[in-house]
Amino acid sequence: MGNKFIKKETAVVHKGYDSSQHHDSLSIPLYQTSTFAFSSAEQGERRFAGEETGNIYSRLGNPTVRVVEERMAELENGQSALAFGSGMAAVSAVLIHVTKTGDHILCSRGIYGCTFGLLEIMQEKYNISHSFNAMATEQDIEASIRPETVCIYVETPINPTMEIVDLELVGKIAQKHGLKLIVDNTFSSPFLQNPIDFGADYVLHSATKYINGHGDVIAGVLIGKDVEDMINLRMTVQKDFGGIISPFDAWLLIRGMKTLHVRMDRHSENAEKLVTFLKSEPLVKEISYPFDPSHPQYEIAKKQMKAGGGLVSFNIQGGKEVAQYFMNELELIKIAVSLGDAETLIQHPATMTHSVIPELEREKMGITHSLLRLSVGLEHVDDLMADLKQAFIKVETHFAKTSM
Ligand code: MET
Repeated sequence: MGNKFIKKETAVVHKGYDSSQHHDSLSIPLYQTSTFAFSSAEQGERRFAGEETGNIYSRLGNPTVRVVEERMAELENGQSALAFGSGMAAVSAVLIHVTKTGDHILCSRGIYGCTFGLLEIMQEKYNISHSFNAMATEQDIEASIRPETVCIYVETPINPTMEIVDLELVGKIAQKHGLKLIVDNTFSSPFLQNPIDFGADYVLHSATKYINGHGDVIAGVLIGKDVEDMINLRMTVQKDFGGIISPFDAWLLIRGMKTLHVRMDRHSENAEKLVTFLKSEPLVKEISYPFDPSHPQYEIAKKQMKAGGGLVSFNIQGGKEVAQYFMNELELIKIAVSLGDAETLIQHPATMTHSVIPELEREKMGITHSLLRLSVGLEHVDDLMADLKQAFIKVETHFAKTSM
């Protein structure tokens, strides 16, 4: 059956690797090398000239890295993928690739803090502007498209509010206006959502999160649907800006990815149970989880996602002081930015992941000081509930004394 697989669960374990070509090693070898020795000067010349395929130098490609790229392209229904040294390296590479001075980028109303920072740099240094749109209706989106708009950039679910962008709607509009659609699919992983199926031209991931899943790698992946375009990207922006992944980190990603589908099932299952628990908590105001019927875009989420994933956001009664007190009282759940790990993590976006965004902008995105983001891990859900419960009780007791 070679390397043709019907199911992605099989491809993520086997694709792009033939053990008979590697001394029968079951585990994919780590090519921890910066460069590759040519058999002759002429061979080196031919490889640089593109007349012969083969390895040259790890910034231009590496066999261990290539396995990650092949597997990610398959999982996202793309044609080609490039691995990077961080999610932000993938974001910056694709935005630099599709824009030039004077262009405009139309973004979803909420985006990750460092993506916001990158857009500010692009504006200041290269006169590449951006604006935000709630992406709710066709008229509203079309009203924000300018003559100089070249691409639509969205996250869905949006970090950290868990708002959903209707990919079918945005995909249709992008196509109608000849705009590239770029989707940050980090929160869903390719096992829950495939934006290329809805018309996206590029999908990217902070592979630091679910793709790796073990909290020990910083990495990014960009998937495209046009092979020639991706070769061009590899040989220009990726090669010359140089934001590549290390072979060792790629090797760790391969190891993590093998269980991605299994982990996503458990993350989603645990998150759904925690949402039910959080609803019964008097200190919790609003909960945002895509697969909960109370979510404003529940129907859209059901249309484009296979499950709700592991991220849950909620507002706690009171502001920053209560939110921080609550986090400090957690015993099992770690206070940390990042997500998608085996460990359950909590963070306060207004002062952490999204703190670089000016307060007014942040509030327009729905990121208030009472908002907490929970990345539900793989522990037994009863232990997670018990930890949250005891922290809520401590908040109640403490603030009852100081009349909350
Ligand atoms: C440097 S803040 C960190 C990162 C990560 N992208 C998150 O949303 O948690």
